[in-house]
Order: sequence, then C-alpha cells, then structure tokens
Amino acid sequence: MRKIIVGSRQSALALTQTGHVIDALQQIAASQGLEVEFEIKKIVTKGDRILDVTLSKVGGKGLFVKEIEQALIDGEIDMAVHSMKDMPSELPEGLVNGAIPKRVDPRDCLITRDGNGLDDLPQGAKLGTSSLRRASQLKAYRPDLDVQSIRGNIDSRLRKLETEGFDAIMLAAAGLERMGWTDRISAYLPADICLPAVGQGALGIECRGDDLELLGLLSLYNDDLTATTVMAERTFLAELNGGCQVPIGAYAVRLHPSHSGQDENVIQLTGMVASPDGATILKETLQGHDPVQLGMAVADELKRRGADQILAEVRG
Ligand SMILES: NCc1[nH]cc(CCC(=O)O)c1CC(=O)O
Repeated sequence: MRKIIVGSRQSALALTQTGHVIDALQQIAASQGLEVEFEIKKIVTKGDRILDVTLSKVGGKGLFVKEIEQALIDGEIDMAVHSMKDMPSELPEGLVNGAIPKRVDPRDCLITRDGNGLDDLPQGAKLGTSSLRRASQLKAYRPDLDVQSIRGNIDSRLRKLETEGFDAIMLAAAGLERMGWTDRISAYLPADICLPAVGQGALGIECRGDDLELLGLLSLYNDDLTATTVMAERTFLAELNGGCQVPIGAYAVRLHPSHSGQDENVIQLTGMVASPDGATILKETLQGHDPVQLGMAVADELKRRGADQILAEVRG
C-alpha cells in the first residue's frame, strides 16, 4: 500500500481543496485497482504569518508556496495542491506539476452588504480588494468607487465586510464554490468588466519529478483542456514578467467548432494590462492553436501598445 503525504496550508480554503483532490484521487485509484492512502500534513507559510502588509511589499505570491516546495524537496511531503494563480511560473529543480484538474468558475464576484450588484452600489461606495488587477478594472468601470485594501483568507475577508465598513468586497467565485459558500455571492463579474487572474479557478498538483507512481495516478486526473488554456494564460503572464503583484489578467477558452470553421482545437486568449488607477486598460484577444505561441502573441501585442511602460511604473 502506497502512502501519500499531502502538504497543505492551514487556511479553510487550502484544506478544503486539498480534501477535494484527495477524494478525487482516491476514486481514480480505486477504479484502477490501486491501493493508496493519503495523509494531510499542515504547513504554515510566510504568507500566512505576515498578514498586516500588502502582499506586493513582502514578496508576492511565492510566499505561500516556498515552504511547501521545500517540504516536497526534503521528502517530508509527497504532494501539494496549489491554486494555479498562486503558483510561480518556474518550479524548483526536481519538482513538477503533475496535474491540472478541470477548472471551476474562473470569474471574480462581488459580495455586497445589501446583496445588490455592481451597478446598484451607491456613489463613492467602499470596495475592499488588495488585488491591483481587480481594483484597476473596477475603477475603470466605476471611477467613483473608494477602493480600499483588504487582506486575509476568504473567511476573514467575508467577516471584514461586516466589521470594517465595506459596502462590497471582491473574491474569486472559485474559492467560494469550493467552500460551498456561493450563496454569499451578490453578482458575478463578466470577463469584459473584470478579466480574471491567470489560472483563476484552476488547481495545480505539485510533486517530485521522480515519483513515477504518483505521477501515473496524477496523469489520470489531468484535464487537457484546462491545462492547455491555463498554459496560454501563464505564457502571457511570463512574457510580461508578471511574477509579482501586477495588474494583469488573462482568460483563455476553447472555441466551439461552429465558431472556428469546424476546427476543434482553436483557443482564444484575452490578455489585459491596466494602470493601477484604471485610466488605461490595454486588452487584446487573439486565436490560435498553440498555447505558448498564443500567449506570446497576445503579450507582444500589448507590449507594442505600451504594456511594459505601465508595468515599469507599477513596479516602481
Ligand atoms: N488570492 C488568493 C486566492 N488564491 C486562490 C483563490 C481562490 C480562487 C482560485 O482557486 O483561483 C484565492 C482567493 C481569491 O482570490 O478570492
């Protein structure tokens, strides 16, 4: 019997999505006649310890992943579940992404105090988000909004909506869906108002590259379409050196054959770079077959239109 130790952050979301992945892998293993046992090991990351500073000041998203990757390298754990949007573009030597399972809802959503949607928020309403990507796009749509930083896990952000006088907060629908909290959602934001973060709604499962037994199991859990579209989005982000907290969004879909001349493998990628005040929003949509070429083509087009200058100002 193979025992697989799964490292997880302690947040309710991390533990819940790790639990979902273990359930799914257990089913796949059973269908293959494989005997596997999973054990969860909780890990506290730097990102979890430093909660009072904005993420971009303390070192960006890698903060949540580094300690977990060290535990993988050291053999203390065998596998870890990440949100793809928190996963840095390069993995350390020896580690691989073994599976990207099927994506859930990629959209951002609004949770308002009175339950109404974006257009019903009063003039000057106080909106909580610490994502530059969300803030800039919402300011572009509603310049009157008073956008204020809010941090913490999704459960603490939902509490702060009540206790810190916000009229609304923005969260990824995916996290709420995985927690079973979609009844808190007041409105889904369409991608043309708020383009999601790269990889939002998708998970990645990291393990050691030489753990062939586990990789075999994970390959059966991979969703090819999700992996391809997320690859296009991540290539776009990497081309813009978007590793740290920057106002970049991207979303790729596969077009239905009837929209692409019966060709089943056309993907369409929209990429976006915004100035933090929302005054400039650069956006491009292109179609192609190869996710890497497509990601680079959308990034190149936005660079041609000045994306690098906007990003240089954000990075300071
Ligand atoms: N930024 C933190 C984070 N990382 C992943 C999710 C959940 C959504 C997902 O898996 O893409 C969230 C919460 C949020 O942005 O609301």
